[in-house]
Amino acid sequence: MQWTLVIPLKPLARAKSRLADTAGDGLRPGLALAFAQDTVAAALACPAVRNVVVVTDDAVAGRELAALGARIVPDEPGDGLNAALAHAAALVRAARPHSAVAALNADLPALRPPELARVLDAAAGFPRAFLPDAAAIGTTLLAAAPGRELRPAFGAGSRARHRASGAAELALDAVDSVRQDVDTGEDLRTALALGVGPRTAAAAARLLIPGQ
Ligand SMILES: Nc1nc2c(ncn2[C@@H]2O[C@H](COP(=O)(O)OP(=O)(O)OP(=O)(O)O)[C@@H](O)[C@H]2O)c(=O)[nH]1
Ligand SMILES: C=C(OP(=O)(O)O)C(=O)O
Repeated sequence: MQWTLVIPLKPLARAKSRLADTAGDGLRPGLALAFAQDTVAAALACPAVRNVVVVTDDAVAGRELAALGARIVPDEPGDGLNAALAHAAALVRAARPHSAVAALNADLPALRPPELARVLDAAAGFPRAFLPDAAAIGTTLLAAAPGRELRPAFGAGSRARHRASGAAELALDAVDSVRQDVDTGEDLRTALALGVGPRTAAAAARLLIPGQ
């Protein structure tokens, strides 16, 4: 099965606010963009991925991510993350009704294409499925097989909501790169230890993180 991935991205100036201690206002937008670039590039390199749709109103990010091969759609209806994901999934299905669709966070700078392929292949066995984040509190990927609505419930504590919604929780070994979202400085250190993509490596080098 081949998937369309929907990747949401806030305007860069507001993104990654929990990294304020690690990256000041001058560096944080570039870091958020680097995470998204490495996430999108790895997703597009995954054989289980047909195409990537980025939902963003950020003009700079839209241009850079389109250059990597993503389709950019505006953040509509302007009612937050889950409404934007549901709207983008509906656009995908309007164009291709039998698409398998998955939402993926934009902050997975260590993402490895073979690990993403294993997650998507496992998700294909269920009507809806999700992968908990590394902290086991949130979600990094929510998948809907052809003919199933995505019904996203991302945000703080989304693992419990996705589980309660009936989505299957994927319990897979060795998919750390798909689970390692970066919200805090500690998350960034963990991602750097896993091995991040080239744009994040360059952006992180400007932060002078101890131990790098
Ligand atoms: N298009 C769109 N994406 C969003 C929106 N809110 C959050 N996101 C994206 O959804 C994912 C998870 O978002 P959050 O953890 O809430 O935000 P963040 O910018 O990653 O981090 P914080 O500012 O520290 O909360 C990230 O990829 C965000 O860029 C929204 O309203 N619209
Ligand atoms: C949006 C989510 O991520 P975060 O941990 O970045 O809030 C989530 O886990 O659903």
